[in-house]
Formats: sequence, C-alpha cells, structure tokens
Amino acid sequence: MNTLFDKIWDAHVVQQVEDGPTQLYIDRLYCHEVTSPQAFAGLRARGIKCFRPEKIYCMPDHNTPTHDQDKPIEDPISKTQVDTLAKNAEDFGLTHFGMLHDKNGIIHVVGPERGLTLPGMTIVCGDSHTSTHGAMGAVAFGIGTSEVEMVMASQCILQTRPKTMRITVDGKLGKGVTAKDLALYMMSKMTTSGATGYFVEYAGEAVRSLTMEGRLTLCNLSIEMGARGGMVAPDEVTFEYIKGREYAPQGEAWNKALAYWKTLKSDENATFDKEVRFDAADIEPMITYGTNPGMGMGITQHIPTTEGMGEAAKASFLKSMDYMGFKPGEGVLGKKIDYVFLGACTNGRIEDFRAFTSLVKGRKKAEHVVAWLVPGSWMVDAQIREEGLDKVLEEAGFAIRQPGCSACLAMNDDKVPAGKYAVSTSNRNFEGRQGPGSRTLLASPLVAAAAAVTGVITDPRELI
Ligand SMILES: CC(C)[C@H](C(=O)O)[C@@H](O)C(=O)O
Ligand code: SF4
Repeated sequence: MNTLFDKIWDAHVVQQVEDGPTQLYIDRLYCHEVTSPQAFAGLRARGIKCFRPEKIYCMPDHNTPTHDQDKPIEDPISKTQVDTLAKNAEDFGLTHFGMLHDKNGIIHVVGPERGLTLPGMTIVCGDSHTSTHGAMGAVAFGIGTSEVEMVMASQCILQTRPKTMRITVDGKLGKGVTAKDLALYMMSKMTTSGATGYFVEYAGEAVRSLTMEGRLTLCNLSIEMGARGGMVAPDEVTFEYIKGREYAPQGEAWNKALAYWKTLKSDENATFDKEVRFDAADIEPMITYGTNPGMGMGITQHIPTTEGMGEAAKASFLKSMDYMGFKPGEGVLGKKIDYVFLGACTNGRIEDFRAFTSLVKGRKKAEHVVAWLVPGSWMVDAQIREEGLDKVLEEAGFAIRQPGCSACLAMNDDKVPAGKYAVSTSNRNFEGRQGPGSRTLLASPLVAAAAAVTGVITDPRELI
C-alpha cells in the first residue's frame, strides 16, 4: 500500500546509504540565474562537465526587467547575473531560454506549460517554489546551490526521505474563491511551519475540481507552510493539459506514458504520516494582513487581537502590525491601496489573467493605483493577446509588462516604495520583500482586480 509520493520516490532510488540519505535519480534540473553561478564555478574548479546536459534547462527570470528587454539591462548586478547564466549554459552545452527567447519566462511557469514537467518525474531547481511542479504529479522540490552542483555532476542527489502528509479538502469552493484562497486559508490554519518535514499530497473534491493552473498555484504555496513539496495525483485534467505540448511525449510514447501515469495515485489503504482535513465551504476570498504568508484571513474578517498570545508571539505580532501600519482587531475592507501586482509563479498564468480581466472588464483602473500586470512567460503573453484580453485590459486602463519575476521580489526594477500598500498575487509578504519598507497584502487575482478598480480593499464577490 503505497502513497503517490512513495511510488515516484521508490522508482528513482539508485541506492540507499545505510543509516544515511537516499541517492535519488533526478529527471529534470531547472536552473535560473540566482542560484546557479557557484554550481557552475564548482564544476569548473573540479574540471568536470554536466553528466546529462540534456536533462537540464536554464532560463533567467529573477533579474530580468519587465520592460525594454530588447535593450541592455541597466542594473549592473542584474546584467551580470543574466549574462553569466547565458555564458555558463553555452560553455556546458545546456538548453538556455534567454531573455526575449519565445520560451523564456518564470521557470515554474515555463516547465509545465511546455510539457517539460511531467507526471512521475523527479524535478529539482535551486529555488524553493519548485514545489509548483508537483501539481502535475511529480516529486519536485527546491535545493541549495551545492546540491545544484551535485545534480549537474551526477544527475543524482542525496536526500533524506521526508514524511508524508495528506491534506484533503472536501466540498466545493464558493463563488469568487480560488486556488489561491484555498492555499492562503490552509496556511492561516497550519501556520508557516505546519508542514515542516513533510511532503504533502493534496486530495479531495475541492482539489480534484481545480484546473491545472489552480493546482499549480496550490502546490506553489506548499513551501510557505514549510513543506518539502506538494503534489496532486495526475488525472484527466492533467493529461488533457499535457497532451500536445511541445516537450510532451507523442504517438506511441504518449500511450506508453499515459498508461504509466494512470498508475500514479495513492493506493486506497495507503497510510500517511499525517492526515489533515478542511472543508471548502469554510473558505472565503482571503487576504494577508501581516508579514508572513500564514497571517491571512477571510477578506471580511478582522485582524486578530493580542488576546491570549504569549509574550514572544505578541511582540512579533505587534512588530508586524507596526510594519504594516495596521491595528490589531481592525478590518481591512475599504483600506486604500497603492499598488497592484498580478503575476509571479503563483498567479502569472493565463487563467489568472482571465480572472483578473473578467472582473475589470467594463470598469476603469482607480487613478491613484499603479498596476503591474506581468505574464509568467511569453507563452502566457501570446495567449493573452490571442484571446484579446490585452484589449479589454487596455480599455480599463491597464498595460501588460514583459515576463519575469517582477515585483514578487525586489531583484529587478519593479519595486514597491517604502510605506506603500501592494495587493499582490505573489507568495511572500516578508518585510521588504517587494522593496525596502513595502507593505504586501497577498491575495488572489480576483481580489487584486477588485482593489485595482476600486482603489481600496474590496470583496470581489460584490463585483462579480
Ligand atoms: C532567488 C530564489 C533562491 C528564491 C527562492 O528560492 O524561492 C526566490 O525565487 C524567492 O521566491 O524567494
Ligand atoms: S516569481 Fe517570485 S516566488 Fe516565483 S521564482 Fe520568482 S521570485 Fe521566486
């Protein structure tokens, strides 16, 4: 009786070190510009090549500007990072989707949409949000730079087997409640350390009813609960999504793959180290009010008071409130906001643009709001234009930027100024995450859209 995780993990074990870690074979290594330079430098110093270069895909995303990508990058650090990745990929014979390449974008958006990420795979990247790819029924997790070097050199990694957890969400999500709300809700209940040491499988009716994009959003946020990774068993939604994508198997190879993928589910009596259950009916559109992603609440609710908190918890809570400029016990509806960010590997996919556009259609962007709409990849950008969403957005006063991580983290030009409030569809709201002194409110594309047109925090259910 095996879990989905066990099946994939066991199929990739090369050897088990006695009383030690597992040597695990890796099917895909994704590389971006931030966490790869030292790994390449390490290989050079040892005079070795990549063992299986065809399994490695590189693309810059964090330091790429989201405007004027045809011009040289102005910021010298970003330019060095992006140029270094291009040079390293060339020297080591790796596939590289550079800036402006039609396959460029945020690595966690590009992998699934190109069919590079497939069910049953083991996938790693020097990036915590590698958990995203688990949505396709893969074992995918973030690794450190020295581990990136290990995988480049051997196509294997030494890992300790994590414990397994199943989170089942029963019932149906209500109107205006999205995968992002589901994730923020779980986090608000489990806290940012609630899944530490575990690999999570998401199950239940609410998860099964999510689209592929929704599942990617959900798994993306696994890491913010402390989980090693998150996954959803592949089903018709997954197969339908993958079929015909560029790197997906075709013809006879497709039939063979499909037959295998259909076996990728937890056996009925499989046991998990921990089981958690939620009810979808309890979830409303969510928003965070603090400085970690677990500090979230239903948009109509009030920020907690310090009642019952221990001294240490109280001090850190009040520090967070001070940073955010909020008072314990108050509500956030109607509060003025300054920036809106639609994008990131959390919500930079076509479905997120569709959701945002559906709400702003026929309305106008609030004048004082600065809105950054950043497709997760050029493929998303092309689809936006194909579907005519760009026209609707333009009419409502919004412009579309070029792909990249953008305002998700302050590593490029898109920085939220100190003291300003940003309703952001990204995944982290730490102090200074979107720029020194910036104040981030994490939310879904629908909540972001409602804020963008009203200029204040608004329940999207009133506008849809
Ligand atoms: C830069 C990178 C190492 C980092 C991560 O690992 O997640 C980034 O993508 C982030 O979201 O904070
Ligand atoms: S979009 Fe944000 S969370 Fe995703 S990889 Fe880029 S910086 Fe990390």
